[in-house]
Amino acid sequence: MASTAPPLRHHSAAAAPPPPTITCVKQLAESANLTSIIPSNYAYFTNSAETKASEPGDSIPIIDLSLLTSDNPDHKSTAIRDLDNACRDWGFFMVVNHGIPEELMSGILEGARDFFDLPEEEKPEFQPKDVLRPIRYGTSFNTEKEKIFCWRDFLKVFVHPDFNCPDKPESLRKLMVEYRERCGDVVTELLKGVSKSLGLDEGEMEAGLGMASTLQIFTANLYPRCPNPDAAVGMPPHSDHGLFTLLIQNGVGGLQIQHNGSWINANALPNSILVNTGDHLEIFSNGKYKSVLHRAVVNDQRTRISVAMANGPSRDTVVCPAPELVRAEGCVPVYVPIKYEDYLLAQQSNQLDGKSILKRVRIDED
Ligand SMILES: O=C(O)CCC(=O)C(=O)O
Ligand SMILES: [Fe+2]
Repeated sequence: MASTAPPLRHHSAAAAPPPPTITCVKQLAESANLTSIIPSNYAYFTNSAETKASEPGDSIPIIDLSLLTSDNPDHKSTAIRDLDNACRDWGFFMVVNHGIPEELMSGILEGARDFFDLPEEEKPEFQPKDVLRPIRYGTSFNTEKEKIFCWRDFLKVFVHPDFNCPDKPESLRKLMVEYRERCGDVVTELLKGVSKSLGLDEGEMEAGLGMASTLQIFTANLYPRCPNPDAAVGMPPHSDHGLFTLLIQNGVGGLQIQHNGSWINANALPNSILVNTGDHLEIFSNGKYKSVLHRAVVNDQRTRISVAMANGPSRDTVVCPAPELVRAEGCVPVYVPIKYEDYLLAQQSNQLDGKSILKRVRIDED
């Protein structure tokens, strides 16, 4: 029998074999020879029970933005109280009556799909290394650091204070300009509400965190159908770096949040925006509003697309627990000051690992 094994080579000290080329998971998922035994470097869960989460019933908090912006003081104070509870007890809520047109949200999701459907040569260069590039197309989260990859491709674009956008698909630019602005408006209102609920002046966060130059990062996530969804993960448990992340999806669920130690399916109300609190809200509020741990699971039925708009302070703002808050509550700051850009770099250059980056700036209270 003829041997198909490659000839043995004499190993000199010089050349290690090149690492296997990393392709996007879309190509992997579409390849004809993919079976339900997915490559071992995508096997994240060892037990199918680990992907399970409970249904939340209707208990996920809902914030009605039209009440938060209302001229009626009773409506407004009810909405601020709801926001306070949602940030304190969940770190997660759905926003309704947010004023972002439904066609704009569906246009953005279609634009994201059109981007991923482009031939590879028309997409920006596949980019694992430079994690703060303003336009970055890649797979997993950080393949430079990970042993097990996520079943996810992504397009990450810095859209504010400087607006960037991939050249193709051409329809995306106009949609992204408008969507980033509308998301910014929602975040402005949420920050006013949170400033009040923390006992600060309404404009305190906006001014103190340099929101005129807020860093907004648009991330489109593609989670192709996966033949073994109980083994792969879309995104492992993590918290987001910014203040608030606004998330929309193409009608296919997959986001799970951790609440009181259990995983809960974050089923979205039609036309709502899912919002999670990020690490910089936790730092600024001195731990009163904890960033929420969340993850994305995958399925074998439908491709999922989500678009997450991360909204942070300006890049050069040094964020620390709000001094007035610390003073008013008679407590000590439990996070060291850190420049937002430095935090972002640390988070993006590592693998996603729960709240490990936040732990580095937390001062242990004992
Ligand atoms: O796709 C999702 O549901 C979650 C995405 C996410 O957590 C992120 O982009 O940070
Ligand atoms: Fe996230």
